[in-house]
Amino acid sequence: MTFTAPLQQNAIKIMLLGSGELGKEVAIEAQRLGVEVIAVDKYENAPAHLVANRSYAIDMQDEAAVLAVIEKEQPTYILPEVEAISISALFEAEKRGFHVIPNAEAVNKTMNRKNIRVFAAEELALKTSGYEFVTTLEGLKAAGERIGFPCVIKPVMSSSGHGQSVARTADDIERSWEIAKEARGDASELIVEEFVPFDYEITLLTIRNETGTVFCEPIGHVQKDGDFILSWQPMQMSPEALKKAQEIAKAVTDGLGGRGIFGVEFFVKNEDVYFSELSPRPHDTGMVTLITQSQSEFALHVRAVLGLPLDFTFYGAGACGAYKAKNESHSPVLEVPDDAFTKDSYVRVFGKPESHVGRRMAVSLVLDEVESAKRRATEIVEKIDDH
Ligand SMILES: Nc1ncnc2c1ncn2[C@@H]1O[C@H](COP(=O)(O)OP(=O)(O)OP(=O)(O)O)[C@@H](O)[C@H]1O
Ligand SMILES: NCC(=O)N[C@@H]1O[C@H](COP(=O)([O-])[O-])[C@@H](O)[C@H]1O
Ligand SMILES: [Mg+2]
Repeated sequence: MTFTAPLQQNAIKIMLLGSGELGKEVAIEAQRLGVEVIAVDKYENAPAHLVANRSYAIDMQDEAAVLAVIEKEQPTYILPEVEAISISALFEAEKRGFHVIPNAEAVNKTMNRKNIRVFAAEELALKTSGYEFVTTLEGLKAAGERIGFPCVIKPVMSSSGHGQSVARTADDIERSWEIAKEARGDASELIVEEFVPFDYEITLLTIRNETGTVFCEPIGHVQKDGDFILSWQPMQMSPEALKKAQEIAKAVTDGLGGRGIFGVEFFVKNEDVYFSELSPRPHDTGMVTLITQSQSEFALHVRAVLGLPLDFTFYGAGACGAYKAKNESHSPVLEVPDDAFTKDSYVRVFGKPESHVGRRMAVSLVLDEVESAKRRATEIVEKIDDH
């Protein structure tokens, strides 16, 4: 392909809508190919802003504000990086001839749990947990009884576990309602899911463009309160279960279409593979690929977007631990022990300008056999502190 230089009149431009830690790595990979990067988020000095050619802080739920920045910058590709973006702005941008990654309808389907669940379970007939959608407390109580306990309750639009809870008995329902209400903003609908007592869960990174579809090694992970704390690669799974997951990931991503990487999430119980949800962009659990692959999930996303070949090498097993802030600060300081930096381990600091309790601020990365990589990644995170 033909490459250009940033800031020139003919530059290839990527606009990130969302500029967190995942966008930061995408921006770095785009810069490595001479692609100009415009990073947008709702606050200033977001991680990807720090490595972009230009940055904007706007209300990304505001259609007019999003369209204004798109028209001003005329990006070659628009890459959604978070769920909370005006979807009507993406549809309108596409109508005006801009290239949304993977495409506006795929973003629409995946940003809302109702759309993707109905698409996967009812249109594609994939195996998922049982589910219902509700809009009232009474509806939630009734759905809880029908689905059975425990059940998982989530706002239809949320990520990283925000607003999510498990109701163990009918007595928990009101608490779950309150938790969801706190986090859900304007989205007034909830999904009630059957609790799947899975043996393990995975993210299957699936990358597609005109050159074909490729899969990364499956990523195992542990989540706490709906947010990942540890991920590793490869997750040991039976060839049958892996094949099923790949087939489902192919069916869903083909159904969505477009170029880019998808983080397809599954629960595995015995040989049963349940489709859970997917991100039409790099996945937080996929940060482990920063150390395990010659081309990380971020590099592969950029390659897919540009229409380049998707080949890469898997270096070997590794793990990634999430460091979450323990304090609130307007100029956060992370204390990372020097011994985290070795020949096969290191830490990536996102540079978020503010911390609050539970906010992901950095990750540890270790290249080692799975069990020791998991242990070491956890130990590093446990030794980090902030103030
Ligand atoms: N039906 C379920 N049964 C069992 N566990 C579940 C169920 N739904 C969610 N979980 C647990 O909660 C985690 C987060 O759920 P989910 O992926 O739906 O939330 P999310 O907010 O979209 O997270 P993210 O944006 O980080 O992917 C899952 O990875 C899993 O560990
Ligand atoms: N599970 C989705 C996910 O991990 N998204 C990542 O977190 C950022 C928001 O972080 P913040 O809430 O700390 O601003 C997003 O911008 C994205 O990089
Ligand atoms: Mg998830």
